[in-house]
Amino acid sequence: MSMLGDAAGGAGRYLDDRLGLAKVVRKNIRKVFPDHWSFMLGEITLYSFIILLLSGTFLTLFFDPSMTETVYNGAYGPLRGEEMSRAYASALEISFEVRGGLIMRHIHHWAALIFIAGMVVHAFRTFFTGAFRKPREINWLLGVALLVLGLLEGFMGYSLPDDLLSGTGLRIAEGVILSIPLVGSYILMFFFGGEFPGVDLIPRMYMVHILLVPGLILALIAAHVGLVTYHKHTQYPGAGRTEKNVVGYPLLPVYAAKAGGFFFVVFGVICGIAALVPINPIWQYGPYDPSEVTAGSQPDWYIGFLEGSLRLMPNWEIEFWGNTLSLNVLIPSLVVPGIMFTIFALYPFIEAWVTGDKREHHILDRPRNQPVRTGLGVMFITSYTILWIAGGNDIIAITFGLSINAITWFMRIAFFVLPPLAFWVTKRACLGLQHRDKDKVLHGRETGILMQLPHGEFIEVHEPITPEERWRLTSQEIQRPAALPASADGNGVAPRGALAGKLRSKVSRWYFEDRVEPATPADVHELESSGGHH
Ligand code: HEM
Ligand code: HEM
Repeated sequence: MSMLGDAAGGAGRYLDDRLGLAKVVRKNIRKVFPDHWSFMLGEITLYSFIILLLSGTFLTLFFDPSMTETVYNGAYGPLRGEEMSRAYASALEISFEVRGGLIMRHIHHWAALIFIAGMVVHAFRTFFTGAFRKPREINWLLGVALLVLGLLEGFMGYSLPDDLLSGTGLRIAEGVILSIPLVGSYILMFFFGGEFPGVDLIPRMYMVHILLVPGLILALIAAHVGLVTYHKHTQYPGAGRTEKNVVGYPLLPVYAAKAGGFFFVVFGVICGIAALVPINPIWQYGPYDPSEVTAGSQPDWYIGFLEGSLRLMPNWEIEFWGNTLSLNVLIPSLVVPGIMFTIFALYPFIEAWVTGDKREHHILDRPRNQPVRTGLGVMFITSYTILWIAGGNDIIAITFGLSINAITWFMRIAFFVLPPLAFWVTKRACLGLQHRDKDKVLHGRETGILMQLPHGEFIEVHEPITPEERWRLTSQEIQRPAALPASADGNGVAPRGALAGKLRSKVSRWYFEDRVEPATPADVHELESSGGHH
């Protein structure tokens, strides 16, 4: 044992003399991380990416990204004798002839779906808790870049096997590129190396899918998680937690063991799903042929909102100077998502401007204490969900025997009506929850036990809450609307930026006007000294 220890110590010294790692390791090994289930979402995303790297590397050993025509003569009987690309034939080989190939395709595809789902839910965790506030705005932007790259990477992966479904997706991508005014057709020629579909696109996308984008994602994840360590993780409000400390467990041994174990849990769950639930059975779709399309074809879930946006758009086209401006494609597939992503990316900066808050925040908000932010988040999710459901309007029409036109019109109206309604309902719900919190602090928890007093009156027994809970419920800071700037100085001249100041004060009033004043320690004290009665 001691020989082993000596050897380990010797190896450690050898490496330290050459790499100088001891200082870095010593500094970080005891770093404390707070604990909460919602912090596992970032981890799930990270681990599914590692699984994508591992399973993707396996697939590269057998996948042939070539558009060379071949006549299929493999193990899958129904397609024997069909003409197809080498890419499609090799994806069939992976599925039917390579040992463990099919489950690897399933693992890769399921990990991709979970990677993006994990990322989206994680992004909303950071949004609803205000984790994007100073100093983490840049990390939020790195996150948005990761999300965009993830969507692109998933779409390209889906397109690689050159089956009928992947070709249908590429056909839509072609339409989207062509709708870009003036330069669309040049960009298309540049990407596709000529007319659609051509023979260059799949090999080009392959290099981007296995090398360029994963490399970028890896680098961004390193920076993203590096920044989490540098800023230290945020924590939920609770007794003993302040803006200046972090309450939790040290990296070693607790977090290393937890995270390591959790990686295998995520890996195990993905393998379990991949073994039980088949996904993307490309042999059923057949090889891509530009003249065909399967009924009910659907993209992977994360592309569904773009599909829905396209399906909802009225058929508007403008002719000008002999050119056609395809607003019916340009608006739903580039303008609408462009606006949605820009607002999403810039939100931390917009909120900081509205609140005028320049302080650092390491304690998270409870979503109910920020009714407008929470409402805006739910509004965003509602718009996204409507587009997403609209992407399956044909499936809904067939399943429920409805008219596809009626569904489309319903969704068009819903896209404008439901999001503001969702905002309003969420804001009211948040204010209701704030009321309940205040009530809990002042009168304790309702027990549901009714008691009759000697003089006949019925009361409900309230149980006092613990001091820890009271701390949690009263520790949020109260934000007030920004004051209106002075409209003119002594000489009647409006100061610079007065208009922006006015706008800011208006928006900030809208942000913070409706609120429930939380119980103050003075209220609690008063209540205690009066024996619990008002
Ligand atoms: C490949 C994708 C991503 C990976 C692997 C990743 C990983 C992580 C991990 C492991 C953490 C620390 C644990 C946690 O709070 O969950 C974290 C924190 C964070 N992430 Fe991500 N993330 C990704 C994408 C995103 C996206 C899309 C956003 C937002 C648009 C985002 C914003 C943040 C922020 C603001 C924090 C700091 C949270 C805090 O300290 O409370 N991340 N990320
Ligand atoms: C964020 C990372 C990634 C995502 C979201 C992703 C997504 C996908 C998807 C959805 C497919 C279609 C799978 C199917 O046929 O059912 C695919 C195919 C493929 N991916 Fe990835 N992938 C990622 C990273 C990688 C990496 C790092 C590699 C290689 C090192 C790789 C190699 C491949 C190969 C060779 C195929 C074609 C094989 C096939 O379709 O059967 N991928 N990818």
